[in-house]
Amino acid sequence: MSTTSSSAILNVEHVGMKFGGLTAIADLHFDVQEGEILSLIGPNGAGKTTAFNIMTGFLKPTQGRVLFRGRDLSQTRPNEIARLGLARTFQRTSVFADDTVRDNVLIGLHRFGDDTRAAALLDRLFPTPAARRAENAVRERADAIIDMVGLTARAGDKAGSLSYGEQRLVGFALALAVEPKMLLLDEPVSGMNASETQGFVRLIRKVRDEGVTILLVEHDMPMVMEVSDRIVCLNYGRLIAEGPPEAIRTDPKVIEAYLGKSAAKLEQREVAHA
Ligand SMILES: Nc1ncnc2c1ncn2[C@@H]1O[C@H](COP(=O)(O)OP(=O)(O)OP(=O)(O)O)[C@@H](O)[C@H]1O
Repeated sequence: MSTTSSSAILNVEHVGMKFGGLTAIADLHFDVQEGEILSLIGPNGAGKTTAFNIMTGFLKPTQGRVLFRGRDLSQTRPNEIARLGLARTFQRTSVFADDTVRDNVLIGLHRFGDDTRAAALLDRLFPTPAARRAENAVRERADAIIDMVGLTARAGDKAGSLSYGEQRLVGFALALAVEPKMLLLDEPVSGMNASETQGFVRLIRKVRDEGVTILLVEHDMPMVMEVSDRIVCLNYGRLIAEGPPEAIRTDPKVIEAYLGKSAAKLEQREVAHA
């Protein structure tokens, strides 16, 4: 059993990861509190992607463990992890380009209801009034998710015809379809333009206000500083700083390790605008 605080939804407990002789992560230890937006940052090669993959159960750590709502992820199969309420997005969009946005989300919703797939097929072949009601409920849910991510006007369009930023929103909608308690986002705004990024910041906040805990790995520093409640900074696989954006922004270890000149520029810009 975990001995950590009861408001933590995810516990990263002394996690280490070695690839042969290379230590990608060393003794990483932090909690994610329920309902917060936490960002994981660090320079290239700091170990963010490795940590992300361990926190989603895609990689088994060579040391330590990750608990999601008290369950050890290395002992839990990926589909079970999704059912426990932990969902992730991928850097590359994984939409079905020839299907409409709505069909992509419907596929996601039906896939999540996997154990009823055989019954669902029979229901579609021989629809009873109850089956029709159930299918309508799924369609309503799909439309609600599409509305949440702001793609209602594109719901009937082929996903492949959407802009890159909009396709990423479809990927986000697919993650929401599993009704997660926690969402891990892998560089969610990479490739988005400034207004898409602002829209995404509002969306993440809205989803969090619905009770979903958010963890993101992201290189876009202004976005990270704006959206995060708390930031964890890695360097050479080790946690070097942890705290609210204002503390991270001015932390000498972070500035030295990662932000460097761009942080100094950021500070200067803010002073200039003050
Ligand atoms: N499968 C692997 N086999 C061997 N070494 C790996 C593997 N995955 C990652 N590494 C190494 O582990 C270290 C951490 O890499 P990781 O990709 O986690 O960093 P990152 O912070 O995500 O970097 P970036 O910001 O460039 O994506 C790097 O030195 C990397 O080369």
